Amino acid sequence: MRNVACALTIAGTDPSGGAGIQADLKTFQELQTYGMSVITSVVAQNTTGVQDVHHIPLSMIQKQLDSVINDMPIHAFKTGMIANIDMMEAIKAKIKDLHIPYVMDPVMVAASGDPLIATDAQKFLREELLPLTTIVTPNIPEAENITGITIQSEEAMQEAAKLIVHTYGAEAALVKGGHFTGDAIDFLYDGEAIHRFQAKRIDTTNSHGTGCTLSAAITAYLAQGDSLYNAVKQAKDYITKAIMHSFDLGHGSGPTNHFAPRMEEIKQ
Ligand SMILES: Nc1ncnc2c1ncn2[C@@H]1O[C@H](COP(=O)(O)OP(=O)(O)OP(=O)(O)O)[C@@H](O)[C@H]1O
Ligand SMILES: Cc1ncc(CO)c(N)n1
Repeated sequence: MRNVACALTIAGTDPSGGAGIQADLKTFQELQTYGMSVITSVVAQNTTGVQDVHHIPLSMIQKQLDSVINDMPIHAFKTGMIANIDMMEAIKAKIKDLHIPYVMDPVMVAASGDPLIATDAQKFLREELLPLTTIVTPNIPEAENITGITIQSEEAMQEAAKLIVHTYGAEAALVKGGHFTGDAIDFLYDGEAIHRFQAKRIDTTNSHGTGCTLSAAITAYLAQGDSLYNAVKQAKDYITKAIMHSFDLGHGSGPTNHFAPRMEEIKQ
């Protein structure tokens, strides 16, 4: 029996603590999962946008991966920002034989609109990394980018989720409706059925790192041995509460609140 669930995130950083590696580790910790991280890029960013990016040398990304993989148990992992094809190739080589749940947040553009990965890397991500994933969690623009279809309805979200599974070989796709108006509706397609997750839209501009947090929560639940459906269901609940109780910090889109689910439990 596992004495602790262990999860790894491979992603970029956010010194303001709302997105990237920092959001992932906070989420793992909050969900009682032992968190580990491999940093791909150090990003100077905050709630207002991205100020600069420094890519970690390839050999150092490879060594970080070796350090973790050769020593630690990993029950599930996620990838976030992987800035270019060279990094993607190196990461692919290290993860392809892990045979544990792989959650991909196909990060392309920050919530502020700043690009986080090279344009030619999008093709590599689609064709080489997507087939390895247990679940990929695109927002609407990312789902449009991957599938080439325009998404303006719930039907189109479902069609995109199916295309991502059947055309690109992801095991499952969660197309997130955070960028729509109305309720926050996400669709999961697991190769067999479409599942709909609906939450009331919270009236807030504090959306910095919501995608990172949701995918990290899915990873934590999968590391704990939950089924894919249960992992997504609980992660949706987690992100909804974290947005509901988000912090008005910084001068732009504030961060979500990782203590919120626990605070609610305590109050009940
Ligand atoms: N205002 C909101 N109220 C409730 N839920 C929301 C809201 N905004 C986003 N969500 C939910 O948050 C999760 C993340 O979705 P979103 O589309 O914001 O991801 P993203 O764009 O990848 O995030 P990021 O800002 O990190 O790039 C989804 O479950 C989505 O439905
Ligand atoms: C490092 C990083 N990954 C992902 C996002 C998307 O929210 C971000 N802003 N920064």
